Amino acid sequence: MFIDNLIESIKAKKSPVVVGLDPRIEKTPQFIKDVAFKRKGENIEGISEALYLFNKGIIDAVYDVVPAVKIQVAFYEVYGIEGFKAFFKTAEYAKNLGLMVIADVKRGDIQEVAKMYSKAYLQNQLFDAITVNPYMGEDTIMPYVEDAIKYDKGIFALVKTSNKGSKDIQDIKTATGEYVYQRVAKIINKISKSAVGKYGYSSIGAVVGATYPEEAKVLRKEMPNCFFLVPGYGAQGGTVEDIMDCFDENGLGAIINSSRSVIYAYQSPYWKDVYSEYEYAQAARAEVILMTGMINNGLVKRKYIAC
Ligand SMILES: O=C(O)c1cc(=O)[nH]c(=O)n1[C@@H]1O[C@H](COP(=O)(O)O)[C@@H](O)[C@H]1O
Repeated sequence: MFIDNLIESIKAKKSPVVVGLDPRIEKTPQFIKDVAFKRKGENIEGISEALYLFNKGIIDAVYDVVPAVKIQVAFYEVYGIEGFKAFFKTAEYAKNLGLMVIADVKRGDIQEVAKMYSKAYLQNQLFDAITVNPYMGEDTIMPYVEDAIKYDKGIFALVKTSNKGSKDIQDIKTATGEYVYQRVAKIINKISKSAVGKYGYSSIGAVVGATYPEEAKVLRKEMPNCFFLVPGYGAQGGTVEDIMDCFDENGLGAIINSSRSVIYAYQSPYWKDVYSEYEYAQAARAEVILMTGMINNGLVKRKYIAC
């Protein structure tokens, strides 16, 4: 079952960190671009190759210390077919090294269309889970739920997103006095009961932003079966303290994503004097280990069990 495998991988690696592979060509080290452009030309093919080589370096450096990677499709889709090749090759490379792969595709749409998105990602052996957007209603996410159960996969449904504007719609009060995100949480929590594994968590999880700790605290109680995918840590301002309420006292309940802060750690004020751009992958590893240590310390301080 997806969620049991994820939890076992978190325990084995002693880390709840997910590395976000959201590569930008303008931030890719020159030596990688040189290799890629020489191989494929200074064009879309060369750019896609550079993104893949960049990801490969990161994956090689972190695969033994994190349970999963999250690959945000927009960074590949922007380069068309060649970009998609880099997306799938990255997923394959990560999978072959034992990582769980979350395709961050945030799909929605009417059932007939959702079935096709679901087939594209959840029926593809390269992906263990996807992000979905439930804001079109319960019926629109059922195809993903059915496939998740049938093919042992996972979904993370947007509930309270990390961006500033998430309040515009998600924080509107409904006639019954609850916020819109709480209504969505209720729907996801209800559905999650159909896929609960041996640790009490479901393969139907929720996305809850690190930037909204108060909301996360409420949601942890309202969605007891839902594992949280927590983006917004690091570059968006989320801190260790902010994410603590996403966990339960067993140190489970959440995986924390960080994309820019990890993959571009070599450019950060903290690491830039330690690692050169040639060592970008070692910097990512150092950042992930630091992040894991800080989260585990935070859990211990709360008298929770560390991962
Ligand atoms: O679903 C997501 O992963 C997601 C939801 C959300 O509310 N906020 C959010 O930032 N994300 C994703 O998390 C990643 C955040 O990237 P960094 O800010 O660079 O760590 C991106 O891939 C976003 O698409």
